[in-house]
Amino acid sequence: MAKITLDNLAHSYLPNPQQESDFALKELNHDWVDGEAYALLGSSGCGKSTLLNIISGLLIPSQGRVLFDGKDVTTAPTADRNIAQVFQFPVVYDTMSVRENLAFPLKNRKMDTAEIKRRVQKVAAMIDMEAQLDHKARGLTADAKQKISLGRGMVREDVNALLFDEPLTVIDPHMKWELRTQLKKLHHDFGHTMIYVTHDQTEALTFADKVVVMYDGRVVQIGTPQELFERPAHTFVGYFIGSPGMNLFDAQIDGNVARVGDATVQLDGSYAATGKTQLGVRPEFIRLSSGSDGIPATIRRIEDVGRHKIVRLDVGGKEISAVAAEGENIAADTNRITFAPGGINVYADDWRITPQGAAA
Ligand SMILES: Nc1ncnc2c1ncn2[C@@H]1O[C@H](COP(=O)(O)OP(=O)(O)OP(=O)(O)O)[C@@H](O)[C@H]1O
Repeated sequence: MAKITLDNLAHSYLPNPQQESDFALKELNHDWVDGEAYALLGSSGCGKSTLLNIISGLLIPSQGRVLFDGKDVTTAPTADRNIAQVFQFPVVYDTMSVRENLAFPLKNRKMDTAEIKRRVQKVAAMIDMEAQLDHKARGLTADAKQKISLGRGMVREDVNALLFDEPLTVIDPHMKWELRTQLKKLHHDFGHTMIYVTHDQTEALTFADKVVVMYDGRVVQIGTPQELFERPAHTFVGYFIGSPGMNLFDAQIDGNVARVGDATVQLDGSYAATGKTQLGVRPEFIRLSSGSDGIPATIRRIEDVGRHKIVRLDVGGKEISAVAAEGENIAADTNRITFAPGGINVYADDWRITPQGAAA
């Protein structure tokens, strides 16, 4: 296992990048702590695979260095990095049996036969393929083949890091949940440094200790699922994490007061905000009211999603979402919304800012 350091890292696919927008991966400094499980989360094209390929050695960055436990591996080939990788689509040897496929990375390293047997058996149980160990991979479903790929990724215990690039895309939904649980258990048992690329927030939030959110080639926040929920550092994080995502209200900020349209909102401190200023409030912190306090709002529709209701409202021509408890009575004369204490984040040009004198 290793600590992985990204030092001044950036990458452009262009031969002569001139400006920031030419970079698929914008400058990044980060330590992936030894033994932590990370999810790399973001929408399609935000640079996740570029970053993962730089860490694995499939791509040499146009700027900066990659260090494994302090050793510079920036230009080292993948084979010299001692990592295990699992890709979106299965990589298996069709003519080999499931057992031989799983044993392959261990045989390559000339491991003792009894130890190979033990590990193959253990991984086969994890991926629920003990009964098929002696079947040829050829003829198995894509789903089963991907489970073999995952098993091969997990079979070695001495790797510097385990890298997963959207590994559950071809797996059926029930098995997805099962495998994610197994991966988490594997991490718990062996303490590998794991980086798991996904565009699915559920996958990221259930798997990882820390989620690294990328947007437009930039890492916009690294945090625990709770931090991403409570204090999104960037409006994209607020929008991307949560279902529905965080609401944004254009606001004029003057010290500890925000004006949203004609309404006044009291803030938890005094903010020095410039540029495009907005309040971010998650649907869970929006309260419906029918009094004269708050921001004028009209209910458009109510969606019952089982455990709770999602109320869609019109606020100044924009759709806003609120979450109401399953049994909550939603008054027909609802004409305002207010914000629950502690539920407001303040943004200037899309980045979260803190009150003057407060810790971030
Ligand atoms: N080989 C390449 N040559 C040129 N541009 C590329 C290359 N690979 C990726 N890009 C561009 O770099 C940007 C980041 O792509 P990347 O594949 O890293 O994103 P991603 O977040 O992994 O997306 P996805 O989830 O769709 O795989 C995109 O704009 C993409 O078009």
